[in-house]
Amino acid sequence: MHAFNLQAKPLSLADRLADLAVDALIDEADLSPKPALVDRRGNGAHTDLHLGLMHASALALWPAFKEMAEAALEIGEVGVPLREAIGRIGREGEQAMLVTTNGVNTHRGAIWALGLLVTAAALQPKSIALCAARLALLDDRYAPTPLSHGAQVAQRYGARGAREEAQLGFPSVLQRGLPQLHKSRANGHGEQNARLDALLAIMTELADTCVLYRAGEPGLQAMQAGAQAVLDAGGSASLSGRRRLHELDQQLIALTASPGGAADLLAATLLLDRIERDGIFQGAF
Ligand SMILES: CC(C)(COP(=O)(O)OP(=O)(O)OC[C@H]1O[C@@H](n2cnc3c(N)ncnc32)[C@H](O[C@H]2O[C@H](COP(=O)(O)OP(=O)(O)OP(=O)(O)O)[C@@H](O)[C@H]2O)[C@@H]1O)[C@@H](O)C(=O)NCCC(=O)NCCS
Ligand SMILES: Nc1ncnc2[nH]cnc12
Repeated sequence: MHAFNLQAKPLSLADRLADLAVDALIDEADLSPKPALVDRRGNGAHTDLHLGLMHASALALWPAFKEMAEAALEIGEVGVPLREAIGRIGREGEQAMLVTTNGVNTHRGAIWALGLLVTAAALQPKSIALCAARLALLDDRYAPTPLSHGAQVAQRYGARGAREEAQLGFPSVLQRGLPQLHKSRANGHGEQNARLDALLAIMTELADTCVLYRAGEPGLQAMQAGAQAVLDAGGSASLSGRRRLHELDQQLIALTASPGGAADLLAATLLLDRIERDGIFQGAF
């Protein structure tokens, strides 16, 4: 007689980290009302993106995040071999994203930020951002050097972009997003408002190359000052903050200034928050 083992196989660390990264991307996409970004209300400043596409793109990235965590566990140390392994996996992830979205760039910056953080979490759970920065500082011989939007904006305005944010250890996440998330939660603002406030805190200082590319320095100035005005008015949980948030949404949509980089860094904030709250590394924090 055959006995069937119906017990589910326990999830590996790499499985769990990939789950958390995809959850963070889906939570970011669903969060509403985000200024000029895709959310449950609509497409914000975008003509080629919608919520279903953001969800499909997030799910398509699960294998890449899992492979990055596995590469970290297998290689076991920060160095060029790991940097080049995750570079290759990241580029394959980008291809999977483009196939799923029919060529639309939904999560390029998120693959970079969350990919580095997932890799670092598998390797050094007690110092994730620092480890991610060390990886980002290494050169990948195989990385193509296209004249990306980020590179064009760097030439024109000398702006820090996604690469530098990672190389500095994600200051927008550690010094803006996470502290604001904790503060708004502690003030009893409710989870969705706390996440919106975290996004706004990131927007107050970020040199978002998506905004700079689409709307130049006036767009970036409108994003940063508008986000600060919402927080100064009491944040998204207050009536006057909500009014300011609505104004910011309208203003950024009129400028087609979508803060896609800030959205990625909110997802990075939510990932680190989830890693901490899920106790995935039990006692590592
Ligand atoms: C190192 C890379 C991140 C490449 O960086 P680079 O700046 O050269 O390239 P970009 O193509 O411009 O992509 C950077 C994306 O990063 C997000 N971002 C922007 N500013 C910041 C910032 N200050 N800090 C952090 N992150 C930032 C942003 O991504 C989001 O926006 C995208 C949507 O933008 P949108 O303008 O709507 O769409 P486009 O189609 O591009 O333009 P339009 O025609 O519509 O106007 C969306 O992707 C969001 O995620 C920037 O787009 C890295 O990508 C790289 O080197 N990859 C190679 C593989 C690799 O090594 N991977 C490592 C694995 S861990
Ligand atoms: N919600 C969102 N809307 C537009 N671009 C994004 N890039 C990452 N998340 C995004």
